[in-house]
Amino acid sequence: MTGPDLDRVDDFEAMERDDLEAMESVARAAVLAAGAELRDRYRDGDDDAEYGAHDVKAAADEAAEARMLPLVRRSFPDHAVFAEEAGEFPGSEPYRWIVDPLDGTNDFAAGLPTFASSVAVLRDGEPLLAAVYQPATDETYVARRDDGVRYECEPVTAAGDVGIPAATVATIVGRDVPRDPDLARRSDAIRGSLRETVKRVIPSWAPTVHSGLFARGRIQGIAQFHPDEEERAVTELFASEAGAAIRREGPLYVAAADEPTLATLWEAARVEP
Ligand SMILES: O=P(O)(O)OC[C@H]1O[C@](O)(COP(=O)(O)O)[C@@H](O)[C@@H]1O
Ligand SMILES: [Mg+2]
Repeated sequence: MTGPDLDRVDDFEAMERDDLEAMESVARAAVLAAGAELRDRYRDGDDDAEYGAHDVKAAADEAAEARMLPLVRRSFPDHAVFAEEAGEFPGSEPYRWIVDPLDGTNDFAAGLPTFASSVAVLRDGEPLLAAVYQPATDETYVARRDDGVRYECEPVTAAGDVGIPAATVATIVGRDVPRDPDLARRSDAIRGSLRETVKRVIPSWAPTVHSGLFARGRIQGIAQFHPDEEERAVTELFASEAGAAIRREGPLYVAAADEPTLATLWEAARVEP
């Protein structure tokens, strides 16, 4: 079999497409495999979790990662991987996988169904592909750069015109934020200011779940402050591929369904304590 002729742009693009198809299949399979583990444990009432100074870790985190990580490593041994439990695996390609077996560990441990397995793939540091599976509700999202977001295999967008007084916004902060008094004050100020602006603010403990709701127009905004890497790639790819209006300044990132909504949310979120 002859390989693609890389001097020909068409061949090169076809090869990239094929790679992407393969990566999407593996990303989907990985989140579904982890999700099956989480669903079984959730239904069994698994509440085995340790609350440390820096994090909560459920037994489910490790068990779910053990189902998904080998799939990724075996399929793309040359790609770099960061897995929330196992850590860093270096690679020689421009691709980096971010594997979060259980986004929403606190929710899972509390018996709330708001949790997901997620995978993001970056190329040269930029989000390229993301897959999210919510086991409790059996819902799947996939986003690809320049190719939109699909929810249950159908394209979706962040469009929606409920208006600011009826809007719901999810706030996302990284795990350092509550543990750093200055960052905590600022994030409290952001939430407080948004609360005075829109109908409802959801402090997200499962950012990929709320990013999915935003990407299909069910909630109207996302305000992200100092996010963790695992969730940031998914949130930002979902928002841009869902056609959202976006603004960023330093550690603050706000996405809304349209420009007028964004202007109002941005004004509220850039508050200083
Ligand atoms: O208090 P903890 O355990 O660090 O959890 C807070 C973290 O939980 C999250 O909501 C989700 O993180 P997980 O993927 O670890 O569940 C993060 O956004 C947040 O930083
Ligand atoms: Mg997470």
